[in-house]
Amino acid sequence: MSTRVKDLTITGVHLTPVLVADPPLLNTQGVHQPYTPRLIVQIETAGGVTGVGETYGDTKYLDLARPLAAALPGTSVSDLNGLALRAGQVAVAEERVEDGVDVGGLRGTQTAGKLRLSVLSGFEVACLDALGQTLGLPVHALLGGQVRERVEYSAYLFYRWADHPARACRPGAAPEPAGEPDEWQAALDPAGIVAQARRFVDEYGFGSFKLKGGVFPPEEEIAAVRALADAFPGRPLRLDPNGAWSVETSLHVANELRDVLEYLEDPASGTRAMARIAAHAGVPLATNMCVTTLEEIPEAFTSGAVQVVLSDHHYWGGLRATRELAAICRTFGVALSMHSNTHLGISLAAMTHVAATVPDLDHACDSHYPWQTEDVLTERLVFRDGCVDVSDAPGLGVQLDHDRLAALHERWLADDGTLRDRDDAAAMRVADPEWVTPSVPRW
Ligand SMILES: O=C([O-])[C@@H](O)[C@@H](O)[C@H](O)[C@@H](O)C(=O)[O-]
Ligand SMILES: [Mg+2]
Repeated sequence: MSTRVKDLTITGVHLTPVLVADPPLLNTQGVHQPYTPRLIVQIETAGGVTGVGETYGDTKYLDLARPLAAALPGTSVSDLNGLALRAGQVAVAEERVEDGVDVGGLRGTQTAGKLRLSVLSGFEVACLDALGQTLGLPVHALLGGQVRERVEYSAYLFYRWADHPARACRPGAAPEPAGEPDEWQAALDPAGIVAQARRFVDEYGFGSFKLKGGVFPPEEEIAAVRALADAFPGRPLRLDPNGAWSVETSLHVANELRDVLEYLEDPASGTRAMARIAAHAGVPLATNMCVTTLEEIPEAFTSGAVQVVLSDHHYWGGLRATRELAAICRTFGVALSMHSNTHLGISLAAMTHVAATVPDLDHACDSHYPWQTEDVLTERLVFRDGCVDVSDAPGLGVQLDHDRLAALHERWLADDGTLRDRDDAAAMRVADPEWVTPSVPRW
């Protein structure tokens, strides 16, 4: 290999925001929009390779990604520590850091640090992909090597409508069907959830189930989990209302479902409430809401608020940071699993590489990927027996489909701004004009 081919110097960074079809999945804040924003990052090197990464694509992330992209030419894709320092220096406008729950990610209060880490994650993955392609090594090898050949995922069940509510494209115009139709039915009761789970098993082979809760009164969601337990005896089950319940309600649900739950995920909002629940629940508590940064760890771990942390490289600043999180969890005897938000195949590949390197990833990971009918890859990643095989191809082992990427970018360009920032409450108002984001505890 000539020196030039091995040249790791970054010569260009391309940011492509896209809008990706998303089904009408319900959560406690509202419903998914017909299209959701993602950002595709491409990093080119002087050696002629292009690495790809993916992260959140809302405006607040784009605002940070652009200056970071501009700062990288001339640096090396191997300088990941320098990349993190540069990302940490990007200015965040004050209005971007509201003192509220991050609607797009349900990850607790939004901070400048969280925004920067999410942007960093997409760039770090792109650098690792480029580095791996240059060296002829898979990303898992750059992280120290795989300890498993496949990574297990769980079926991520959602209450959902069959279709997005029709929208009026212009004021006064007749409402038109919104979004891309998919082949899933509505699921709004225990029978619908069991049917959805059965299809996930038949098509993907998943062995465990997570139900996104906080949508209906707790008794209905208890009934849905009971129905899953009856239909799939002995399979691990999880319920996640995204912090919608009070301590009392959470303890009631834990009491009702203790015998069938693998863990209860973010039953209530805030570390203190979680600690009060954990003390009496008799079932492990998991979180992707009260432990999402290093600063949140000491209180949560020392108060026993969580027994399982749901890692997410988009939250923690990339794949290497995910491994650091794993080491901290190991130190405190806290288990690790993996959270997911709406994402495409680049992120699923990244999740699979890092998950392959963490020895004590004790639970099947979450992934929204089966809900995404669109992707920017030439070949979709495949679940077999609920698992994704760990790729040994150089880098992430994925190929961008440039035509698909251009088409999804065109959709983003054509949008008037309505859908460029994920807003589940606004999407819900299309069906229910009176809807406001419920305050917590909701029940
Ligand atoms: O996509 C959703 O509606 C989820 O509720 C997502 O936003 C959460 O971040 C996530 O899946 C979770 O586990 O909390
Ligand atoms: Mg969650």
